[in-house]
Amino acid sequence: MSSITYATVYTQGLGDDEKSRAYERELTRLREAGSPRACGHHIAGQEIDSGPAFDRADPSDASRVVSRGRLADGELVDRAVAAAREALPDWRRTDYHQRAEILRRTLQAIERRHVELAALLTLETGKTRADAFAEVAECAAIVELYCNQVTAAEGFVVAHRPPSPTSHADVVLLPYGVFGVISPFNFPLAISFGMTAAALIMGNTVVFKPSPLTPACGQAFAQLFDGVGLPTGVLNLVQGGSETGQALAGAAVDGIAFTGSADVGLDFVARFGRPPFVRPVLAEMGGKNPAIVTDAAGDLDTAARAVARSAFGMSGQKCNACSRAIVTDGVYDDFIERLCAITSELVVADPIDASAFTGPVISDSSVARFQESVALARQDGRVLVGGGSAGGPGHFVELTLVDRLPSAHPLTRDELFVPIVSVVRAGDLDEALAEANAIRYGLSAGIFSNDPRERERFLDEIEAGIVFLNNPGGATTGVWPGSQTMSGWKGSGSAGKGGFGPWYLHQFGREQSRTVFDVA
Ligand SMILES: NC(=O)c1ccc[n+]([C@@H]2O[C@H](COP(=O)([O-])OP(=O)(O)OC[C@H]3O[C@@H](n4cnc5c(N)ncnc54)[C@H](O)[C@@H]3O)[C@@H](O)[C@H]2O)c1
Ligand SMILES: N[C@@H](CCC=O)C(=O)O
Repeated sequence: MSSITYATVYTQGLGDDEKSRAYERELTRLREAGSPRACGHHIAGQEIDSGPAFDRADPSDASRVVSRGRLADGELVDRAVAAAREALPDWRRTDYHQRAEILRRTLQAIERRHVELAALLTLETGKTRADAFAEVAECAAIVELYCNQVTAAEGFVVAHRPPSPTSHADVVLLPYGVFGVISPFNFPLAISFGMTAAALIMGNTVVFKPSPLTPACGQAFAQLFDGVGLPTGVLNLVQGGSETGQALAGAAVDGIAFTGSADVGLDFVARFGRPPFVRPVLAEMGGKNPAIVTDAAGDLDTAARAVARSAFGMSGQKCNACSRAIVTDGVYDDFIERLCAITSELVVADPIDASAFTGPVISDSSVARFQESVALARQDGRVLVGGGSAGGPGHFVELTLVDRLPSAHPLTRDELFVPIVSVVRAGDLDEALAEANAIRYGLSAGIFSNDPRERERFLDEIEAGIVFLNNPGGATTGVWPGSQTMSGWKGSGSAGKGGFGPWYLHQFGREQSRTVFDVA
């Protein structure tokens, strides 16, 4: 399979012509299928097609309906949770080696279906082929990582000092029970895989709900577990939107793994903290990620290219996309000039076109948010590049740079999730760091500086869970399982420990201290 990662996706591209052609054929086949893909629920091993239908259009051509999901109501969600509950006793007692072996079998399905999966990702999200193949490769990397982690930790059993010569003491991590897993639209395979694989390998059972913007990707993800030996009811799928998500959070689940926007995630945290007892919510949320460029940056071209790659890859729809460039006085004008030039060269197009650097945004509501933000930027600041529609029958918008906004302007504080970067001038590193940290979020951040003291200060003072120094592939992006972790601080994460990290799996288990005294 492709060795592309998010660190190489914008530096090397896909670099495989044969794979590219196969992808184009598959995407064309999916687009010309004639009827939308039917995306129902999967509960206790059965396909269920009940509930009102909802349509998902191709973001590259909004007139083309590509998938049709079914909305699960509270009753269906309860059925899925009951199925997961019934499957729990056997699954939680299954030896961790066997759980890992079962999960590892999905690798064959990922390999076999990788071209189809990449095309499906483009079909529903509009991401480019390079981004799509990288996401499929990430799924495999996640399975390997979590299986290796649980094996290396010997199933999370830690021997402790016995209190007496005739006793034994262990501390073990045991599954909580049934986890609701709720995914966002932007990485519908990899993020779903990350949360689900972690829950399952730790012995929990799962009810998974994909985004209503990606019902077919959600279905394809669940199908990767077909035939791998996962017992019936261990993984269940319900389709739907926020109401289905609310029903899942309101059902008899023991925990929630959520990735999405901060308001939704924080609401889950509040809800699961209420009596009679606290239940875990692992919420990975949004970002407003800064890249600081200082007078000591050196190669400004590299810094400008890295900011553009990070900001505009997937049209700004990555949680850790750079959406603020904070630039110190001495290099401001020079940096802006280069960033404008590089941004103007990037091609926004239907991903069937191999020259597309990025595709459409996900929906018409994203286009509306883009237009409102541009209007505000024109009113309160300056639009340097872009600001308009990028044409075509889909949700194509121009890659946009704005500056001269007043201090603490909402466009420099709120997550927009569209391709708009605000550039902010700072007098020095003190000011740059204060500006970088003046947000509710703390997901990722980058700096371009060749001054070791500046770099040390950045590492010491920046409030973010993922940091990069001089990252050419994407100032604040490029997280890959095994190389970085997805830890969000402040409003970007509920746990302070992120996906792929050495302490992530622990969160899907609760500790039990076991002391056994021998009978004389
Ligand atoms: N930190 C991370 O690792 C990470 C990764 C990817 C995306 N994100 C964040 O996700 C967001 C983009 O994804 P999105 O637009 O799909 O997010 P979203 O919050 O709108 O939706 C995420 C999921 O929650 C469901 N949902 C939405 N509102 C709900 C409600 N009121 N009650 C219950 N469920 C609800 C959706 O149907 C979807 O399945 C951005 O904020 C982005 O930064 C974070
Ligand atoms: N893993 C991705 C970001 C995921 C968030 O949406 C990257 O770093 O490129």
